[in-house]
Amino acid sequence: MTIGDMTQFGSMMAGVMFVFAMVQRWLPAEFRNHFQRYFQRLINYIYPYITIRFDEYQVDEFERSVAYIAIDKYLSTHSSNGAKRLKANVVTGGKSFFLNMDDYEEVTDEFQGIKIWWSSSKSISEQRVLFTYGDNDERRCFKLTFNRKHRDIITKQYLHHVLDEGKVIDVKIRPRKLYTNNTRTMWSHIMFEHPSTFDTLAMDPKKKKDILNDLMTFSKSKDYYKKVGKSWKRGYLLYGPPGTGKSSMIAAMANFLEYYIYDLELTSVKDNTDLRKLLIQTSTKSIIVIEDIDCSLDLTGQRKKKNEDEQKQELLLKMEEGTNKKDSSLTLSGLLNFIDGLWSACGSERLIVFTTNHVDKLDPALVRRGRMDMHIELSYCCFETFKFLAKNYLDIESHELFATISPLLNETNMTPADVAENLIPKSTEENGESCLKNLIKSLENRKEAARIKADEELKQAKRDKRLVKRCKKAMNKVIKMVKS
Ligand SMILES: Nc1ncnc2c1ncn2[C@@H]1O[C@H](COP(=O)(O)OP(=O)(O)OP(=O)(O)O)[C@@H](O)[C@H]1O
Repeated sequence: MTIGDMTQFGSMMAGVMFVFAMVQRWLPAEFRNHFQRYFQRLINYIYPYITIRFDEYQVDEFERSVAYIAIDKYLSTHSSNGAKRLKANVVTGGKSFFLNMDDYEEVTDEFQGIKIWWSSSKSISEQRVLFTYGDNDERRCFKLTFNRKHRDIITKQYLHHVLDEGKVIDVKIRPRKLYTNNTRTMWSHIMFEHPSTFDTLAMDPKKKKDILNDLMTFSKSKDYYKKVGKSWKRGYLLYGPPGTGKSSMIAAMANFLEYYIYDLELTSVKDNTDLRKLLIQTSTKSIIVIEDIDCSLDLTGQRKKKNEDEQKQELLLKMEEGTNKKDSSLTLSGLLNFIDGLWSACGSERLIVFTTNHVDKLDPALVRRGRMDMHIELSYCCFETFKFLAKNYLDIESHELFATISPLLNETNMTPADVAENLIPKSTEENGESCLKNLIKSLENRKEAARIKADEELKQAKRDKRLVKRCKKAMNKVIKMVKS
C-alpha cells in the first residue's frame, strides 16, 4: 500500500465519519455510546494508521523548524533511493550535493522491523508576513504515517532517532556561510571558505588549548545551560593590535565548530528595533561577530556622530521618502539587550564575538564577565609564535638564523601578520633561508626606525624642557618688573 492509497482511503473514511455523525444525531441517547464505541473499533480495524505532520515553518516562527530540517537531512540519506523524483541540493560550497525526495513524493523507511511511510507536500501561504519564509511564500511539510499499534516506538524512539541523526547530517553537510547586514534589517550571505584553523593559528599553545577546550565544552553543554537557566550562548572578546590574528581566530572558531558567521556591521543598523529584527533572523550554531566595536560605539554607548555629508545625505533620503519621523538610534542598552536581554534567548547555541584594537576604550558594562565570558589577548609576535609560522610557511623547524631572529623579536613590535608576510616567498628564486633573511632585514629596519623615533622624542622632550625653563625665566622677569 502506498501513501497515495492511504490518503484516498483517508478521504473515504472522512466521508464515512460524516455519515456516522449524521446517523448518530437521530439515534436515541441510550444507544449512542455503544454505537460510537463499535464504530470506532470498526474504523481502527479498517484504517489502523496514524499520520503526524511536520511543517517547515511553525506558526509565529521565522526560522525553519529544526525538526523539519533534521527530517529533510535524515530522509536524504536513508530513503532517497526509494523516491522516483528527486531534488538535488548543492552543499559544502558546491563541492558535493545531496539528493532528497521532491515535493509530493513518498518513501518508506524501516525501524526495528516496523514499516514507516514518509511523504512530502507543499502549500502556498496566503498570509504575507513581516519576514518572508525562505525565498518565497511556499510552505513545505513532511507527513509520517505508521500503524497505530507501533505508536509508542515511533513517538518515543523512532522520532528521536530521526531528529538526532538528521541534525548530525545537517552539521556535516551544511556549507559554512558568512552573513552580513548590508541592508538595514536583512542579512545576505556568501559561502564561507576561510582556510584558517586552530592548526594554522600561531599563538601560545596553552592559550590555544584553553580556547579549544572552552569551545568544545560550550558546544556540548546544552543540558547544562538548561539546568542553570541560562540561554545557550557565550561571549568572547578578542583584543590586540591590528594584524595579530583576531579575524583569523574567528574563522578558526567557525571552522572548528562548523558554525555560520554573522558579521554584524553596527554602523548600518539604524536603531534598537532593527538590531532585534536582525537578531531574530540569526540561526542556531552561529557566531555573531562585531568587529572593531570601539569604532562603532563611543564611550557613552551612542553611535559615532555622522559627518556632515552623511547627515545631509540622510536628510535628502528622508525628504525623498516623505518621512519626518524622529530618528531613534542604536544605544548601548540596545546592544546589551541584544547580547543578554530577553531577545538574546531566541535561537540557541550561539557565540558572540567582539574584536577591538583598543580594549581600554570600551564601556566596562559591555565587556564585563558574564557578558563577554572569555577575554583573549592577541599580541605581537614572540619567538614561539615565529617558530610556529616558520614551520607552517617554510617547513623549517630550526635554522642558524633563528638565533639572530629571537632577540630582534624581543626588541621590536612586529605583528604575526607582518612576520607571515616576510616568510612568504615572493619569487621562485626565493627559498626558506632568503625569507628568513628578509625577515631579519625587516626586523632590523623596524628596530632602527624605533631607535630614531625614540631619539627624536628624547630630543623633542629636551627642547620642550628648555623652552619651559626659558618661559619660566621670562615670566619671573615680568613678575619682578611688575612688582618693582
Ligand atoms: N596569530 C596568527 N597566526 C597565523 N597567522 C596570522 C596570525 N595573525 C595574523 N596572521 C596572518 O595575518 C593576516 C591578517 O590577520 P587578521 O586579519 O586575522 O588580523 P586582525 O587582528 O584581525 O587584524 P585587524 O584588527 O586589522 O582586523 C591573516 O590572514 C594571517 O595570514
